[in-house]
Amino acid sequence: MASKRWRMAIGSDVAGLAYKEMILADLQDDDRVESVRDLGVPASDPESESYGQVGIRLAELVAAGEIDRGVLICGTGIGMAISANKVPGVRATVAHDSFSAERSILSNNCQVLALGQRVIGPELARRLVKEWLGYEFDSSSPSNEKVVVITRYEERFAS
Ligand SMILES: O=C(CO)[C@H](O)COP(=O)(O)O
Repeated sequence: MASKRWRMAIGSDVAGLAYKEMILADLQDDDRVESVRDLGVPASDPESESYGQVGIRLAELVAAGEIDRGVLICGTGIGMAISANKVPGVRATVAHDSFSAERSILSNNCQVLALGQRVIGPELARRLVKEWLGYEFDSSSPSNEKVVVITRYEERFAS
């Protein structure tokens, strides 16, 4: 299990707002979390932004090294994952089962977990985030060279 304390952020669109509030509270209570930023959408104005705006904002914090990991929630998680993956250096995935959540770290070194509030129940969503925080990528593992293939490709387009 990981010993690191994570600097985190969480965000949602209107379709993921209820889970965002619930998981934010979990993260604030989790000893493994050093800090957690709420990137919206706000409950007071839930239609203010769509998933693309929130997902890209969170991913830019990851790319800038300001946070280690992020959780994004929309109806399916798909729009959030697509948005976050547009930011160079960021690896985001939807994972709605334990094994995929584990492998998203141990195989893929994903910094961002996307969940769908319209797809899975609240207790599974909470459990997946808790489990996901317990894994840490091993850069000496055989998976590293596979992730590096993606990083090298991205670097060809870096300005
Ligand atoms: O799930 C979503 C995007 O992947 C979003 O919460 C809803 O999108 P919509 O179906 O286009 O409203």
